[in-house]
Amino acid sequence: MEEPEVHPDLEPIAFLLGRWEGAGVGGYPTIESFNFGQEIEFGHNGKPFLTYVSRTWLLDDAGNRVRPLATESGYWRPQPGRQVEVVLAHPTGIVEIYIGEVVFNKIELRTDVVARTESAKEYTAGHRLYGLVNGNLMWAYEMAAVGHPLTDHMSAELKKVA
Ligand code: HEM
Repeated sequence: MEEPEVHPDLEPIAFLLGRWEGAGVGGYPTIESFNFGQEIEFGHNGKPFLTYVSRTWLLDDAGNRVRPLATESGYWRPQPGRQVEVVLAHPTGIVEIYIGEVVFNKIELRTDVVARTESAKEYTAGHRLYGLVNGNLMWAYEMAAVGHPLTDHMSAELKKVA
């Protein structure tokens, strides 16, 4: 099968397409802060959504991968008026629906719906910022969880992998 063309509706978020790799810092009031490595892949199949997978690893002081941390996957669905809907699933028993806005190379997302399995940790809301800065993908994430209001949990800077 031929490589499909990028659907025109994807234009506002097409800058995300491809594989990204880099590192970031995580923390929360309830945990020690840590360094992590991350790979994100945004793909498409010609339809008007992006596929999304993120994988992360704990990094030691030398920058070596110690063990897997969070992974998440889902779909990014651009809507008219530079709006975007994002659905994400987590292996921790959480699913989230984000609604957001694309402003040039910046995307701001807020959770509209969060659902948890009975065994999942108490998590109630997320706020994410993604931006293209000097060709790198920067993102930052605040979450409301385990009794805390929206508070920084992660930020990272990723480079495009050729
Ligand atoms: C780059 C992405 C992320 C990384 C590397 C990461 C990593 C971590 C680590 C290492 C911990 C502490 C140990 C643990 O409880 O497993 C933690 C706690 C937690 N994370 Fe994340 N996380 C990420 C994204 C998320 C997302 C997207 C959510 C929600 C959907 C989330 C929700 C939580 C919760 C609820 C806790 C428990 C806090 C507590 O009980 O004190 N994390 N995360």
